[in-house]
Amino acid sequence: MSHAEVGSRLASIKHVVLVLSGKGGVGKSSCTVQLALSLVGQGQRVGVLDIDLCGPSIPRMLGLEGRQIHQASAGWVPVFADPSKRLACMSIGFLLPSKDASVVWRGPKKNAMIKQFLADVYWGDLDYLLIDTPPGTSDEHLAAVEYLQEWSPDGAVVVTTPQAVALADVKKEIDFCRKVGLPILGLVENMSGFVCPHCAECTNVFSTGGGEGLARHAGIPFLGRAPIDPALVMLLEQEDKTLVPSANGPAAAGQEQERTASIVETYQRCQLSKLFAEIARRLTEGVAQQQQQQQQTADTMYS
Ligand SMILES: Nc1ncnc2c1ncn2[C@@H]1O[C@H](COP(=O)(O)OP(=O)(O)OP(=O)(O)O)[C@@H](O)[C@H]1O
Ligand code: SF4
Repeated sequence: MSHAEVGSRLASIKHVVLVLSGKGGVGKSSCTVQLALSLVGQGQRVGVLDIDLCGPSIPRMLGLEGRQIHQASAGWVPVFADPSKRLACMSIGFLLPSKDASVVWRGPKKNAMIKQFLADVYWGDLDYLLIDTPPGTSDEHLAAVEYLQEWSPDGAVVVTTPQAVALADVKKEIDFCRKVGLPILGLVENMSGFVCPHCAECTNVFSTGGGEGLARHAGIPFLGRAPIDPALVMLLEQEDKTLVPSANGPAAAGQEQERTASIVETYQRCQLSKLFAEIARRLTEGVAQQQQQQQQTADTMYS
């Protein structure tokens, strides 16, 4: 399997964006899912590739746990998260015998799996492929960057929480991107305060603004901040993604709960979707701007 095979497989994908975080648990996977749902809500066709091989959480977050991938003549067919088939997903979670099975692999086996994901998945036409990575800078990051090299991914979105301990690690992530020549499309500050569902007062549990300050200091775009929202946790945890989560907890027995047709619509009923719609808009604008600049540079070189 060559780099050229990865390139030809990805030829029908307009943009590839990696989602990174310095620390675990800062909300990188949930930001990937929210970006994907927001982009689909804005009319884009999106794929999510989960390369967090030891801790795949995307299938659960998208309500796809227990689903199987099928082998077609064109390659592995991804699993679709919505009836309109605008949101496709591929994860090692679909290949494991059970949701509790662990992946105990060394680097070479992880590299081979990532290569296979990039070369063998038949995504069809996509506007965006979002790649959810493990925290830190590990074999998975290096493998993805290496195999995507010739195809040239658009860049990375870095997710952090506002407190100093997470920011220290995100600086390493920024340094990694610079070392491997991966453009940084922007930074998202997640868990930036907690908005009380009763009185709408915002408490800055982990302080706030640290991510924005770091982005300014590092000269990278700040895409926005999102507070802690219990409704998001409910949506990501509940099995049936068509039930509208209530900030006040699950409906009492006998009480009807509101339902939508798809996870994309359910997410749009969450408060956080308004902030992520803006974050997704800033990301797409940044990608378009970068593409324009690259085109201008190429035009100047060949004129
Ligand atoms: N803005 C938010 N509001 C409420 N809960 C959130 C928010 N962001 C993330 N969470 C919750 O925090 C937990 C960790 O999030 P997530 O799994 O996305 O982190 P992660 O950075 O991908 O972790 P890891 O890479 O270590 O698996 C999840 O239960 C998720 O639902
Ligand atoms: S701000 Fe705190 S005390 Fe006031 S209603 Fe909200 S949770 Fe309760």
